[in-house]
Order: sequence, then structure tokens, then C-alpha cells
Amino acid sequence: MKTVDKNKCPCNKSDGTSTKIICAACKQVWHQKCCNCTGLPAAAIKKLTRWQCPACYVCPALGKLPATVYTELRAMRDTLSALTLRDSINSSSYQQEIASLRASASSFDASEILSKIDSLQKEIQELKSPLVTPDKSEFSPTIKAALDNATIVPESLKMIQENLSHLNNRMTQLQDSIKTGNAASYCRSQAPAATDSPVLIQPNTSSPHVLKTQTPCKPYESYEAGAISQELKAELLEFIETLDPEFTGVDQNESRQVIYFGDYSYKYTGKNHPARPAPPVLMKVLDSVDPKTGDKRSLKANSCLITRYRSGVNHIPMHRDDEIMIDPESYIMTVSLGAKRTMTFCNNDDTKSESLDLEDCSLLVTSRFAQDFWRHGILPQNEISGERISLTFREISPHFMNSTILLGDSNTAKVAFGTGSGTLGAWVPGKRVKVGHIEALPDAVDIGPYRNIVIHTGINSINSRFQPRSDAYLIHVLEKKCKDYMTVYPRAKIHISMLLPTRLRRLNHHVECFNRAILDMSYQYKNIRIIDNSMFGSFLSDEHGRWDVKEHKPLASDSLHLGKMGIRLFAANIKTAVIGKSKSQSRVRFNSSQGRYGGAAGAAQHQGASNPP
Ligand SMILES: O=C(O)CCC(=O)C(=O)O
Ligand SMILES: [Fe+2]
Repeated sequence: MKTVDKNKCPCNKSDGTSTKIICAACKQVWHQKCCNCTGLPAAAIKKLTRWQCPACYVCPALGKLPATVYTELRAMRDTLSALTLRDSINSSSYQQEIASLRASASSFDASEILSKIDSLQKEIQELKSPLVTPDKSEFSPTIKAALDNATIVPESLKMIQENLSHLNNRMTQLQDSIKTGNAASYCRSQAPAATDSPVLIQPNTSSPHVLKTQTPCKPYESYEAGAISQELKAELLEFIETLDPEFTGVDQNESRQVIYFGDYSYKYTGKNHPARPAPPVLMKVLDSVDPKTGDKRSLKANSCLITRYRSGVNHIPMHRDDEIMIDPESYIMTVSLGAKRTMTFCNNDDTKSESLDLEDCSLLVTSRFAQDFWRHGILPQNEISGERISLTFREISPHFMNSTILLGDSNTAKVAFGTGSGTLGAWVPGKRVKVGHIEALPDAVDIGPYRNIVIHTGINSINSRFQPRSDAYLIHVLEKKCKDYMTVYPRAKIHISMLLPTRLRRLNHHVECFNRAILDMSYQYKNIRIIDNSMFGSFLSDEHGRWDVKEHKPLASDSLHLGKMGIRLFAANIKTAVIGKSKSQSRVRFNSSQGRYGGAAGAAQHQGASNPP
């Protein structure tokens, strides 16, 4: 790299007549006329304390690219457009432009620009070759004369014109990629790092994705012996006795027997158990126990499965209570009556196991969350002759088939869950987690067993003035997170909501590129779907801009947020995607020859273990 004498104008000539200006960013001295400041009086120049030279100044509209590099690129593209055929054959003007671009690029250490220029140069060489190849000595004198006089061979002209327009497109792409992507890494004046040398962050796409098996929680929340009084136990047993003829065996050997009460019908072990109101005595159990989870949701339950184990031979194999109708945020409470039986717990990769004796009148509290990381069962204990009855209370509703976690930026802040006006309604229960940018997406184990994971974040990742990440890196992070989510929750559908258009023209171009990259990435995975938000462009006008609640009028100045009407439609879009039965877009790309999709690692891992037989 050249060493520059900062006390001398880059023109390297002495000029006693021109006033000198110092760049506030790089401290380089410039002649007034060399940096296009002619006409300013010396007194005004002295006041320019925040002035930046063309090498440092970054145009806010174009962003991320020092003015000199942008000017060089634009000049080069303009030259290419204006090139005559003869110019293209000689291509000396190309070479000059490339040389000057190379000089300016090298001072920014922009290795990518340099390599792209090299490939452009190769193209120019190829472009020239069809015109220089004919060996005129092989032609007859008449044709030779005609060729000498001809400025052009029609086929060659067509080809050259095609090549030129291709080259022109390449130049535009080069500009775009510099502007939108890696240029952020070249941009010295805006990089947050103290160092002057730019750091190019390269995604590691070579290594296969491996998410280590994780066990982020205990197998159960709490266990309390003697949680049920003797009086309540007697009352319960009396009630259960009246049900005796109604118990149904779960398999041909009538291993264990069950009976179900609940607000909604429940599919368990392949049988449909119809809704049946729970009698007061069962409600009394819920009122009398204290689950000690410190979480008021743990008291919520609208169903009770009564299971009878006639003796130690009766058992329940290892399984998970992970039916899709169970509230993903709920707790599962089991009251035991009668003979002591041992519950066994195993984590996903069988590296950890625990056992717990479930005593008469005890209360065991587990969470729905833990089910994805632990299996449990009551294995045969032939030596036990006594009967055991368990009452398992769960929060069940068909609505939870659409349970949704929304990982979203500020545009999702007004998308409300729950019932009532302006909410996503009873059929899309769930919660929103604030995720301001892609790198803040939570770890898979922190998400929970939702059926739908909606991701709406990224505008801040690509908009930030100090954004040191390239698009490739951000897409890599997004893809990695999605893969983690798919590995830990293979039954979840991931919906990536496309970035919304903004009122900033420069940013919209970037939004389009980024959305295309998201789409490309999503095609590889069966469980990823796309929520298309392109129609929101028409809701960015002032009338529909962000709503000023205090003034009760639109905030015309906001360029990034949807207004009242926009939010309503945006929420409807999410709701349709979550409830809709539409197939994932990736199905279009299903590779029938290989018979599989590229992603959804570990999809088969949990399925066999769900639902006890
Ligand atoms: O009987 C018990 O304590 C366990 C029952 C159980 O795990 C189930 O029904 O899913
Ligand atoms: Fe269970």
C-alpha cells in the first residue's frame, strides 16, 4: 500500500495560490481546487472544521461507499455505456478506468473489488478476441479489401453489443454488491472497530451443521410427598370407584386403563377421548395443591386423565407428553394415589437419567417445555402387587395447534396476542419476543415448544449505520438459527416474514436484495415458509404511516414503521400464514430424483418417541 504524505495535496504538486483544506476525518491536506472547493473565500474555508475529503466522505443516500470509489465506478459504467465499437476493440479507455479504479481500490485494501476487476479484465480480453482472430491472409483479395474497409462485422457487432450489455450489468451488480454487502467492511470511517484495517467477516459455510444435544432444564419442576390430604384421597377414590366400568385399556393386554375428563376432546394413545366436564372433586384437587413453581400459570388446567395401574405389571413406556394440543407454556401436574411406583426420566441422547418414586398422595409437576428434552415412563415393577391411580392435569385446547412465538422487531410490537379487538385471536395463541436484529435471535432452547416460529427481523441489521456485517453473514446467521430451531423442534413450522418495504429508496433496494437472499435460503428447507410482505409498499404513504397515539394522527416523518392500517394487515398476513394450510414454498423445489429436501436435520429424531403406545 502507498504511503501518503498527509501534509501534501494528493495531486503532489505545489500550488502557492490555492488555499489548503484539511480533512476532518483523515487529516489529509487538499488544495482548494483539487477537491472542488473553488469559489469559497479563505475565511469560509477556515470555518470548515467538519469537512471531509472525497476519500472519506460517504454519501448518506448511497451509503457505505467513499465518494471517490463511487465516482470511479460510476465513471466506469458511464464510459462502458458510451463506448463506441472502436473504443471497445482498443479498450484503452477501459484499461485506464480499471487502472484508476484499481489504484483507488488498493488504497482501501478492497481485495474483493480487485478480484472482480481482474475477472472483468478477463472478460474484456474475451470480448476482444472474436475481432482479432480472423487471419486476413487466408481471405481472397476482394474480401480482404472489404474487411479492411469495413468498420464492423454484423455478427461480431451483435456479439460485442451483447457482451457489452452483459459487462454493464456486471458493473451494476458489482456496484450493488459493494454498496449493499461487503462494502460495509471496507468502510473505514464508519467501522466501529478502533483498528484502521477493515475486517471482512466470512461465514463458515464449509463445516456441516451440528447442534450438540442440549438438556437445558430439569426433568421436572417439583415433587411433593403428602400434597393431598387423606380426606381428599378418600373422596377421590370413592369417585373413581363409581367410574369403574368406564375405564378403557390402552392396548389389547389392557396394560393400564384410562378415563378422561376435559373441556375439549383429546386424542391419546390413538384413541379419541371426547370432551367431558370434570366433576367438582377433580377441581377440588387443583384448588388444594400448591405446585410451588412460582408461576401462576402452573395452576391452569382444563383436563384430567385418570390412569389405573392394577399392579406392577401395568406400566407406561418411555414417552413425552408433547401432544400438539397442550399449551406450550403450561405445566403438567400428576397426583399419585396408592402403590408407590418409580418414574424414570431420560434425556434426548440418553446421557442423563433420573428416577423418582411417586408416593401415595404426592404431587409431581413437570412442564410442557421439559418434554422436548426429557422422556419419562413408569416401567414394569413385577414385584409390586398393589394398585396405583394417577391423575394427570393438563391445559389442553385445539387452539394450541396453532401456537405461535413471534420473534420480531418494532413493527411487530403492535401485533397483539390473545382475544379481543386488534389481536390475533383465540386460534393463534402465543407470545411475542422482541428481537431487534438478526444476531439477537434467541437460542433454540430458549424458544419453547411452539408449533409456529415466526421471524420478522432484519431491517435494523441491514439499516444500521455502523453495521459491520455483510448480507451473506446475516443470512448465514439466520439460516443457522433456523437450523437450530428445526433440530430442537422438528415439528415446528418456521415462517420467515420478509423485510417490509420502507420509505427510503436506498434502503428499499437493499431490502429487495435481502429478501431475495432469504427466499433463496428458504428453498432448501421443508419446514421454512415465507411470509410475503411485498404488498405493504402501498401502505407506506403518509396517510398510513406510523400512528402518533398522543396526537392521534400519522407520523409523516417515520420511514420504517407501518401505521394503524398497515399493522392490521400485517397481523392478518401472519395469521393467514400460521393458520393456513398452504404448503411450504420449498415443496416447489423438492428434489424428486433424490427424494428429499436439503434441510430439516434431525426431523425423525423425536417423532418415534412421542405419544406413549
Ligand atoms: O401415571 C403417571 O404418573 C404417568 C402418566 C403419564 O405419563 C401419561 O399419561 O402421559
Ligand atoms: Fe406422560
